[in-house]
Amino acid sequence: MRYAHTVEQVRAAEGELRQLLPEGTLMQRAAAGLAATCAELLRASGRIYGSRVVLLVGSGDNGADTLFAGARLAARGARVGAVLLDQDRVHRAALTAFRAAGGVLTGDQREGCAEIARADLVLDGIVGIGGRGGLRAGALPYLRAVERAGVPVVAVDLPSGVDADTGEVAGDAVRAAVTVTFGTHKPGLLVDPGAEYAGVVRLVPIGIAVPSAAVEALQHADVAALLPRPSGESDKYRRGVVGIAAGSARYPGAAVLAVSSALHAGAGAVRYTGSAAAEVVRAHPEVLVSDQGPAQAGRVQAWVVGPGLSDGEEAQRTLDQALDAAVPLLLDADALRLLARRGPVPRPDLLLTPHAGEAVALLAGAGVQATREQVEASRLPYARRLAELYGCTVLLKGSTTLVAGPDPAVPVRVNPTGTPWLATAGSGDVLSGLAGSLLAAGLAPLDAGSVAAYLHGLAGRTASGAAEGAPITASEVAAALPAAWRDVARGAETVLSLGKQLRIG
Ligand SMILES: NC(=O)C1=CN([C@@H]2O[C@H](COP(=O)(O)OP(=O)(O)OC[C@H]3O[C@@H](n4cnc5c(N)ncnc54)[C@H](O)[C@@H]3O)[C@@H](O)[C@H]2O)[C@@H](O)CC1
Ligand SMILES: [K+]
Repeated sequence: MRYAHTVEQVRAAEGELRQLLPEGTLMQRAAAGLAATCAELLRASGRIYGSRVVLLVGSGDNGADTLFAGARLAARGARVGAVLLDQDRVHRAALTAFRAAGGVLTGDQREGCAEIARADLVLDGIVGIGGRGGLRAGALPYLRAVERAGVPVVAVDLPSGVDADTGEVAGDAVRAAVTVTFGTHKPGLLVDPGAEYAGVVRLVPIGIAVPSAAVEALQHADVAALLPRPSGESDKYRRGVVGIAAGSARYPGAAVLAVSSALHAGAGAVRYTGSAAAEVVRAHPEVLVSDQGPAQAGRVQAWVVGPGLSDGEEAQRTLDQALDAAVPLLLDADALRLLARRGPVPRPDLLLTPHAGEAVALLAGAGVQATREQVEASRLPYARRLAELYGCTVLLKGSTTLVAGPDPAVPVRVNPTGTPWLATAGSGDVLSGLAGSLLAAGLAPLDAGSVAAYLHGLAGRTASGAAEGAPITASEVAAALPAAWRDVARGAETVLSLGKQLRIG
């Protein structure tokens, strides 16, 4: 598991440890890890000796880490220049160490920008977890110089301008190739839009012990441990039967896609009810179909309701019947809009899978007004809010998928797999069939949602192919699920970092 903690948690843990260690120990650990990653990057593109590095140094300890790391690089022969963003407020000991190692201060702004244009690497030590609000004006000319020159940036602890706790970005922020973060991940490094700015994230342990995380990301081994596996005595009921109420005359394909992925996701059987029965059986003869609605469809261990369902009276009846059934229930697409009209129903075994637009409707259903843009910009707070308002688990789809449970003490799961190519018609139908199947197999809503998102992202990447990938269809994603499952079950040692593989040096 990859854990992320809030600024408050980090500060509390650091405070305790600091009392037990000689002054400056934590900062030296941070600087050593930071310098090691920078050295690796410089070596990978040439050599450290003679390479040009520019430090952007803010007034706090984030700037101090950066100066100490710069001193270490200068001691190895790099030509390191530092831009002091606040001449009057700089960590004195760090500056002394930097100069003693051969580091130089760049002159005025023009000279600083000229240095950046020649640099092999820039370190962003403007602000770390002490940053408040957007970046201040003084830093902007240097950011523009970095962008113009296309120099890779290593962000120190987190990209300046990204809110550490939420991933929100107010105005400008540094775009890093690599972020070297200290002690633990910060939520803003794992959740978009912040995650987009962080690049590849590398954690440097500095010895702090942090309590229960605010955010966590499953890794291969966690998912492997959660995957349902049939035993010698398994039959289809013990493995779980998932019921799917989806599709309509207008959208029969949504039913076929949800059923298709459910069949590949661990349940022993799939029952389908709805008006697309003929299409479903044609595509998947193993499915048990009816058109009588959930109440008459036979025994299931979980229901999935919504993909392509439409929102008429028939759809409303379908939702009512599924809500009356005493089994875990996943609501997606049209079922979410129907639920929004009715407002929260207290069901802890409910899993809602909205995208930002559907989240807006659900929020409105609970009396909270928000726009799609606001939800996209503040994904973490809104996912938590929705889970709290509806008293159930919410999987918020999007650039980083989040799964939040109703208990605020339980960490929100952020999905580390995926590819932008998954933003394609029918992709959500595949995700809901997959998560419903895992619910039927006995996984709790938080596990079912996060394992489904993980496999869905992995299957998307498998279907899309290596490197930057290529366009994919939702059917191809469903077809790639067994490969993703095998990859996870094999326990392949893949270090995942938000859709990218960590490949430094
Ligand atoms: N707390 C600790 O024990 C450790 C902290 N470390 C480093 O210390 C950092 C936190 O240091 P600080 O608490 O000094 O805080 P920061 O260095 O993150 O930022 C605070 C300083 O930046 C200024 N500032 C705030 N918002 C700004 C903005 N939007 N634009 C420009 N300047 C802004 C403030 O006036 C203040 O001087 C961590 O991110 C990490 O890099 C590491 O050395 C490891 C140990
Ligand atoms: K920073």
